[in-house]
Amino acid sequence: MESTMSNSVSNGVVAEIITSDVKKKVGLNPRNGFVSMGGLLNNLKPKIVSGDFGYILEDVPHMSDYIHHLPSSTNPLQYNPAYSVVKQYFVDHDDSVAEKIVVHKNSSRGMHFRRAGPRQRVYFKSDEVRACIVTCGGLCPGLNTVIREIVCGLHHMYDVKAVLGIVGGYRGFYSKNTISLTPKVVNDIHKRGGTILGTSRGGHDTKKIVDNIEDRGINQVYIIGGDGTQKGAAVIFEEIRRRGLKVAVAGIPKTIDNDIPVIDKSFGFDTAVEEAQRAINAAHVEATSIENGIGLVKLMGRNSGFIAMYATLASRDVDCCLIPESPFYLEGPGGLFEYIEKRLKENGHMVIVIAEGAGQELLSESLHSTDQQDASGNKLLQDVGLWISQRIKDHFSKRSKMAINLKYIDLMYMIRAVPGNASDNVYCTLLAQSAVHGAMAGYTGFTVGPVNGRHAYIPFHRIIEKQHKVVITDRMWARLLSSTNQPSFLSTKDVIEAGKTENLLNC
Ligand SMILES: Nc1ncnc2c1ncn2[C@@H]1O[C@H](COP(=O)(O)OP(=O)(O)OP(=O)(O)O)[C@@H](O)[C@H]1O
Ligand SMILES: O=P(O)(O)OC[C@H]1O[C@](O)(CO)[C@@H](O)[C@@H]1O
Ligand SMILES: [Mg+2]
Repeated sequence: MESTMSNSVSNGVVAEIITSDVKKKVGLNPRNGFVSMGGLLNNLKPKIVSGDFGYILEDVPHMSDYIHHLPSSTNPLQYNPAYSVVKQYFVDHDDSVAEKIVVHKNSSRGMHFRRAGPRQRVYFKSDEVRACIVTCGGLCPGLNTVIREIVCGLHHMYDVKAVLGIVGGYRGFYSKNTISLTPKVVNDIHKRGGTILGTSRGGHDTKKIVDNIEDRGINQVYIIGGDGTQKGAAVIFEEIRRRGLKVAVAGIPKTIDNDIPVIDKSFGFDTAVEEAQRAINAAHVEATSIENGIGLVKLMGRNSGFIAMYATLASRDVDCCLIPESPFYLEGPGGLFEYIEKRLKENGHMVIVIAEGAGQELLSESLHSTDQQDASGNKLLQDVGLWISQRIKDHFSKRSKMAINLKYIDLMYMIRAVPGNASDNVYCTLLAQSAVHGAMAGYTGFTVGPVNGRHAYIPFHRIIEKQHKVVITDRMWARLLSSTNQPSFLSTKDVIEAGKTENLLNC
């Protein structure tokens, strides 16, 4: 077994010798050591530090990696009356968060990320900071809370006064005026849904964005958005590093679908699940009030069915949950129609929850398949809710003698336009503060997020290399199946395939 060596570790500067074994383990191209992102090789060379018993730290970049003799100063937080009393307020330079916490007696210590939080030394003077915040991609409950807490965190913890809001997503950097964000301006915004800055898809022009960052004298960039946004943030960071600018780039992961890997869950997800309960309840009331009533609720979830799965588990009124990860079929033994008939005969009603990305392969078979994309290149999905409603109605009117009453509730946008709930608001505060502490401490090219309950700084490439999906051979999906009693719709071949995917995801 080859070993790894870290030559020096000081102030986040790591010179590393990484063997091909470790390169493979951390997802690098074994020949050149570069990160492989979506088939593209880029120049992001991960900072790997190894320790005893198979300990690996996948560190995040620091501005001092490419700007030499970068001055630092004592963290002003230690003079802040609110924080100065906290014992061990500063995070130890060596603190890290384990990626996997279920281990065996003889297993190696495995992969770790740098623990988030305030550091003893900062690399920006308060009056030198000119920060900006941008929100990109779809809406998500809690966006305004993150904006609020970045502004207030910078202001109250680090006495930073200059914070700009970039309007309308990435393209706003070069096509719109900025707005000035102060604690007063953002005071109430967490009570509102959406984002006060506006958002957009597409329009990511790296050169124009970084030119604009330079022209405006911005030196901290806070980027809130999903997987696409974090890919955009990674290339902005690379360009900034290429130009040698003293600019920290921090990503805050946002996705209502909970499809971002590594982190425990994304903000807004809990609120969305809670919001879905009201619609599932309405569907249940409708279904139980009429003979052979079927309540069908469509929820968001383009490639990942977490919202549908958790909303189903939370509600207990759902008889069938259909998600993108679990293929299903309509006709014949073991199919959806047979199950609906059985359920209606048993209970006289049923509730179906469907994620927007479920059954897309069935839709393309029966409808004219379109390959349309949104401005960011995401595939535009056909409306599976309308389609399946019609198929169920057709089936029961033509082929079965059972008269059904189907009510379709399309909840898509209802669950994401609301403000964050209490727990999401607290979560958003931690994310925002972690991002602020990281940027002030000179870290850059990172995303913040909880890993096994502890907030960590995660290199961009780990967030964007794959999507987090429901694993249908996992215990959570089994819990769902046993709660709804729906058929798994899986053949042995499907189970083997799902197992292979899971192994790939875990390796
Ligand atoms: N590979 C990429 N490189 C650079 N920019 C990208 C990339 N992918 C997406 N972006 C940019 O990121 C922004 C948001 O992307 P997208 O619309 O896919 O939403 P998202 O961040 O994935 O959020 P969500 O999917 O949760 O709505 C867009 O402005 C888009 O141009
Ligand atoms: O906002 P748009 O462009 O309609 O996109 C909707 C998509 O955004 C998401 O909410 C992700 O942010 C998906 O669940 C959904 O498919
Ligand atoms: Mg996305």
